[in-house]
Amino acid sequence: MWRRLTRTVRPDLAVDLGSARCRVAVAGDRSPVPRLIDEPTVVAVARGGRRVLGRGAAVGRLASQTLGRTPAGVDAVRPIVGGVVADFDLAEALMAVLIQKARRGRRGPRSRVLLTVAGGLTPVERRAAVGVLERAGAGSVGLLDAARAAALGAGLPVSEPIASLICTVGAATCEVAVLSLGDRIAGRSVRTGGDDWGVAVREHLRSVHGLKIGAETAARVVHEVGSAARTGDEATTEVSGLDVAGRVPRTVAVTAEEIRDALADPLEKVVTAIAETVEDCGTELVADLARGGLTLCGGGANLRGLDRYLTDRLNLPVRIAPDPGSAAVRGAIVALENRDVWRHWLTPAARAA
Ligand SMILES: Nc1ncnc2c1ncn2[C@@H]1O[C@H](COP(=O)(O)OP(=O)(O)OP(=O)(O)O)[C@@H](O)[C@H]1O
Repeated sequence: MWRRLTRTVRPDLAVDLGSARCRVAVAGDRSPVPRLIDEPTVVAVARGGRRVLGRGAAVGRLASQTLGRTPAGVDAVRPIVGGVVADFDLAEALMAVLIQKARRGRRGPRSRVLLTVAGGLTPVERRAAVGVLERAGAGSVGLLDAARAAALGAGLPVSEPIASLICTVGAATCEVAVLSLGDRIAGRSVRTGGDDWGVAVREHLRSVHGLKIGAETAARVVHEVGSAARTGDEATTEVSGLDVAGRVPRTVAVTAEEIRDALADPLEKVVTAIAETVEDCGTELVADLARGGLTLCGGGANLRGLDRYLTDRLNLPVRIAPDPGSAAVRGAIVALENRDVWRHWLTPAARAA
């Protein structure tokens, strides 16, 4: 009774502060799936200034409507770049709104927060992310490795004496881990993901079609016709941009096949990270991995044909976790709600510095 009351007044929160999307989930919500706030990591500010529009409310989904075609007087800013806090104040403004949304506007004691973090972040980068949450209204902040969180969220049998292989592909970070008996046996953290796919598409359009396009348009092309392996749906899409030579607007048609070729180089980094992680495991564990295969998480797992491509390249069965983008934050909720079981995976923020 007392515990339930505390949870209502001061719900524990899980946070995934990503470059593309920010996710906040609420622990102990009594619903079968945790309540989830999932919004773009974008803040709209007055052009040339630091004032967040809408009296501080123009963040996330609201702010993303201005991305790529910002009306006069508005700048849409991404406060997390490459998986790292790039603008401390604007990241704080965004998180303050999302934390309040998750708490349904309740005032009162601050929530404890469990933050998922990429393995490759430096102590200074971790400290910055924790600082953002503290200034945005979090109480104590704990940290959980993103790959472990995703494995819990994907429901992998990480406590059992078999090896589980997980890979999360986000916008800027790719995390790979082999977990067994509640421990991390091997892993890699590489700075690559959907952002690199957008860069590859922009370079392709510039060099092959002589067309300059923006980051938002490139991301749209990846979502609409991007693929890692041939799928049944070989669509074509029209892309508008600026003609490099004539400096006039121009529209070209691009095919799924040429975009697939453009994505080959950045995808190679994902393959290498997984292959090196598997190589680090002993032969007994590799036998487990061959049977259990690879589980893919992160928004990048939605790239068409990525499961088939990785199966072909790594000779492993590959499955995509349900709702792959939110696997890490859902896993952090599992860890929060079973703190006694997962205590050894949680790091107090003070120790992370
Ligand atoms: N259908 C799709 N096809 C290709 N890419 C996709 C698709 N859906 C989402 N993505 C990509 O997934 C990425 C977002 O994934 P996710 O939300 O896991 O990232 P993030 O947590 O913000 O990033 P990070 O943790 O790396 O900073 C974006 O780069 C987005 O373009």
